[in-house]
Amino acid sequence: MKHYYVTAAILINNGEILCMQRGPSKYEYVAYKYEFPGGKVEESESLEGCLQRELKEEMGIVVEIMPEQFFMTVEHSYPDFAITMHTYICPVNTREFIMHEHKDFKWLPKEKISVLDWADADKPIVESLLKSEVV
Ligand SMILES: Nc1nc2c([nH]c(=O)n2[C@H]2C[C@H](O)[C@@H](COP(=O)(O)OP(=O)(O)OP(=O)(O)O)O2)c(=O)[nH]1
Repeated sequence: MKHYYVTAAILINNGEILCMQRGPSKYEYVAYKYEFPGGKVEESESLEGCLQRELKEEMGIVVEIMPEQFFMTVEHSYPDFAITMHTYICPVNTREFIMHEHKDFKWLPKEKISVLDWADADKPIVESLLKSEVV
């Protein structure tokens, strides 16, 4: 089975978390699910470098991601592939971005994010955020 390494950012502004909705996919189990922006790590790039590149490509935002912002890693197997996803907490001082790849987005306080239809890999992250003091 294919295994991908993925990074994702938990963007926080004014106490609310950015939840992004994926578009259509050949894998129905991730299509239209909510996720955190990010993507697959390419060869010879750091995790933080990957996330900076993905945020720029997907949303047109330029942010610096530091190793200290690491939040948690999730391992998840979908029917056709598996991922190791590293997440980072990323406070931002604006809500402006361009939605290049996603279908929709919502800024929500952590108490409300669990009502969304999250990709399965994201469910442990959503749970940890609820218990965490970072937001
Ligand atoms: N970015 C991101 N991907 C996630 C999350 N949860 C989750 O299951 N995934 C899965 C969906 C995708 O199969 C994979 C990430 O790949 P992607 O399609 O976002 O990455 P990419 O931008 O590099 O895409 P591509 O070049 O393969 O088209 O991880 C999440 O919260 N954020």
